[in-house]
Amino acid sequence: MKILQSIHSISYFSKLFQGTLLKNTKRYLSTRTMRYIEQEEAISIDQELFNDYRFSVDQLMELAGLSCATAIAKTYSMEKVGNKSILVICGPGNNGGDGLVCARHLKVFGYKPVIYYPVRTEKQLYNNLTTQCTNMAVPFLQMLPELSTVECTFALIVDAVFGFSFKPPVREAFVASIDLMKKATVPVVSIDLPSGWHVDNGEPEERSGLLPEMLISLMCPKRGALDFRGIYHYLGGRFVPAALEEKYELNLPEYPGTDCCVLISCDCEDEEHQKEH
Ligand SMILES: NC(=O)C1=CN([C@@H]2O[C@H](COP(=O)(O)OP(=O)(O)OC[C@H]3O[C@@H](n4cnc5c(N)ncnc54)[C@H](O)[C@@H]3O)[C@@H](O)[C@H]2O)[C@H](O)CC1
Ligand SMILES: [K+]
Repeated sequence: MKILQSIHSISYFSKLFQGTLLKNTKRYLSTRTMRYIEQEEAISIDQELFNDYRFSVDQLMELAGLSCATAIAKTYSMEKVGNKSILVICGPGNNGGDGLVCARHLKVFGYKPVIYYPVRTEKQLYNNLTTQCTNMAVPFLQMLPELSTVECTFALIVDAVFGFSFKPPVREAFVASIDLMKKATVPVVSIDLPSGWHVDNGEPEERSGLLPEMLISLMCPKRGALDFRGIYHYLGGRFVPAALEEKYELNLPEYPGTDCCVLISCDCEDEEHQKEH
């Protein structure tokens, strides 16, 4: 009983101290205590960026998607990926939009992205992004590939299904995509949050959630990301104005030089990866 209680308090304190506590082999590469924000705060920062700062969605999405492609390229070199393709699964909202932008940049970097985008939202922004991908020879799959095809064709899956506006439970149209990512043995890279996780409470209770190897938090990590148990946790979306960072007490880590992403924790022995990024 006592052991159980101490396990509970360790986990309680590890959540309390967030990024500052050293857990297992995980190395927190930033000395600042970053804040993991709640869904409501994420939505409210987003609104300030659009309404007060007059950013357009296209602008922020471009920066977000570029930072995702960059973090992926830093972690999974062309050498590691070899001749295989990268499957990008896109959802109906802006998280899906980030996936489309990320796929386009991966193509520019020399990778072979392939997109599965089952539910398309009729908006000029998404139409433009899909046209750009089509014209840049990034193929769209009509059907979700079988697990066996995924295992032999793809080196990675990019999870761009849901981000900070997700409300459980997952609706029918996306169940198969999320199941595929759960079952696949190829690494999954989640954009902003693992899809299907509660934005504030993280991995579903029954621990049947998606377990990505890499997570790229955008703007700042969301509370649910405290449950992330994969290897690489990056921060991207370097567009938060200093005044907003201060107002929401985000305590973002320093980005190296002009980089658009930063590795905030790494649960690996790969000293070189940690030093380089
Ligand atoms: N300021 C920023 O950090 C920016 C982040 N970006 C990315 O945008 C997403 C948030 O985008 P949003 O469109 O608000 O929401 P989502 O993509 O998470 O999803 C909305 C979409 O999903 C549908 N939906 C919600 N719950 C369910 C469910 N249970 N089942 C099925 N479908 C569901 C909903 O109806 C909508 O259609 C953020 O995470 C970042 O990735 C921007 O790119 C730039 C600014
Ligand atoms: K996601």
